[in-house]
Amino acid sequence: DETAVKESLISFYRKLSNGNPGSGWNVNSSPCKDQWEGIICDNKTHSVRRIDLDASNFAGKFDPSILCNVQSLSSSLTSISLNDNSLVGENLAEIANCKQLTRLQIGGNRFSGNLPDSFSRLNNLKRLNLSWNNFSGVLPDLARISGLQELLLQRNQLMGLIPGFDFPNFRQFNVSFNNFTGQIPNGGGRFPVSSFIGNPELCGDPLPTRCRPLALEPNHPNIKSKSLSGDQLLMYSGFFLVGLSLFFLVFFKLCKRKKKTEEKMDSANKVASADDSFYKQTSNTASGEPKTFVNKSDISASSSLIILTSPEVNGLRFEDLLRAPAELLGRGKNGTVYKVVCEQQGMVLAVKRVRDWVISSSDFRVRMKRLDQVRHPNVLSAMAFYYSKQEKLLVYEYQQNGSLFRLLHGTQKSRDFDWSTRLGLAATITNALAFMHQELDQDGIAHGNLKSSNILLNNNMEPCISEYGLITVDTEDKPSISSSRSDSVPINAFKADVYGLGVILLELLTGKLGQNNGMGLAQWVLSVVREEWTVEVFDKNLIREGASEERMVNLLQIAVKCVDRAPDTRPSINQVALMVNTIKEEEERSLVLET
Ligand SMILES: Nc1ncnc2c1ncn2[C@@H]1O[C@H](COP(=O)(O)OP(=O)(O)OP(=O)(O)O)[C@@H](O)[C@H]1O
Repeated sequence: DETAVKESLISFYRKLSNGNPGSGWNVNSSPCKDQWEGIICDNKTHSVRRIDLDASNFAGKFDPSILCNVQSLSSSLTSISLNDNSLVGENLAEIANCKQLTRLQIGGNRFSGNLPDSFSRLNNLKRLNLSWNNFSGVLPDLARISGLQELLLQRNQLMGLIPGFDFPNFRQFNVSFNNFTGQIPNGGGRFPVSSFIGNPELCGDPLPTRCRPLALEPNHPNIKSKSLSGDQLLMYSGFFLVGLSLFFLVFFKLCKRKKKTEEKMDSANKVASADDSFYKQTSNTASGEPKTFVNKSDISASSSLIILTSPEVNGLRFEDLLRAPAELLGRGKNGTVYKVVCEQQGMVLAVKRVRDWVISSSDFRVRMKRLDQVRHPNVLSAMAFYYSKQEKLLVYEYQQNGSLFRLLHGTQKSRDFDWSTRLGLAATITNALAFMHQELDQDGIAHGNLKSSNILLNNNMEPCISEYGLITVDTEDKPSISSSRSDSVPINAFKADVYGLGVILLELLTGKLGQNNGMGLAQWVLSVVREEWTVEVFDKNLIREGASEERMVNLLQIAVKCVDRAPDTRPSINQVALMVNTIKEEEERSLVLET
């Protein structure tokens, strides 16, 4: 039934494209042997495995019934990917007949309405991306799909409770900017706040909004009408009292902090240079308005574009953010970072103000949307973005444990920063970077400025790569900001990240500072290694600790390859990941043997 397969693929394509035939898609050729564009087949059986038609400018309809009701096609099809088109849906419920699907990706389209219950019958599904659409209503019971590893639902209008997913199984999870309500189920706390933000009625770990004890919410759907037992009443009143005292404690702390922040605000403003017209303090006006950091005219400028699907993030409006007291955290060559405390919403944010970024609003939007779609637990995603001609702001969750740079070179060096922690950190950063490179390779979006001050430590002291994709690299030693078009991105951008990673590895091994794009450190290490005094390069603390010299030398060799002057000679990030992970496994094996 190759004819049936061909016919259904062709009519599927016509529906997507509003009647245009796909290039090379015709009944006289074969989808597998003639390699129809967007079709990927099994090499041995010559059956269609994947349909990959992301960003193909489709503005028609996605009608899965055309594919899934043809048995010879649905029995082999494992992946449908139609991200970033302008599609609407038809007969979506029929998707359940494509039982072999492990991947369904239809993010960044114009789908709307309820998600059919039949989605929950896709038992083999591993990755589901429905983000950046207009889906509404409650979720089908997706928690029954036991193998699900990735669920991206952000930027829709979905509502109701989040089902009790098997979170430990998940690699990626994002439900931000919907209308979900109630408590985040157990285990959700392993994902960052940015995975849940933008659902004003959602509460619990990792969000700063605590959930009220159920007993205090008479209309909560989870409350059965039966009356509470004496024990339960005692327990809930206990919760209530603890909650109340916590509230007062936090309230008093916030009041104190506000005072401090205002003091810091003054000094921060002194540091800000004259060109810092955005976050500036205007004096008390005659009308008695409070001190603010920003001129009203800056916000209401008609060219402003605030990219938030919902106008509120946990009750925080962008205007509030811009007016909140800001403390200067640091000024790098690409811009300035402020810590902003939004007390009312209980949120602490880091706002990056990127300097001199020449990028059109549509390129900016496309780039940010793409970056938002690619999530990794060890990469910090921006929670919101702001674009105007003069200003580009990115809002991140503030990471109170600081950066790897501070951990390595700060005044309060941690005594626990031993070899196995450093090796674990190296592996986590490398794996996260490898994931991002793989996912964003087609888009040409590399990190662009990888260094230890852009590796932040989250609440669990796990490293998170921050500021991914804010700049691109023109030449080896001259990073600069440019547009998001993949055709203007030099291939070197990815190799420049490998160089940046190499310098981070050297910093971890030597404990020394990687200044001046790490050139000084790289040259010093190379000269010492050339003289065959290799052991001299390692951090004295590592030697004292008795860390395995063999494994340190192995990691050093990887780092040296990464900082090779010729970009083409540097290994790919996947090769680096393989090598670093091998060293880490050896270390783990040796620890097991020791105990
Ligand atoms: N989300 C965040 N939470 C906490 N600290 C942050 C956050 N983002 C940045 N920082 C810190 O703010 C400081 C300034 O950051 P910034 O990125 O401007 O400087 P940089 O990394 O030295 O230079 P560059 O502009 O080249 O990236 C750094 O110490 C950085 O670690």
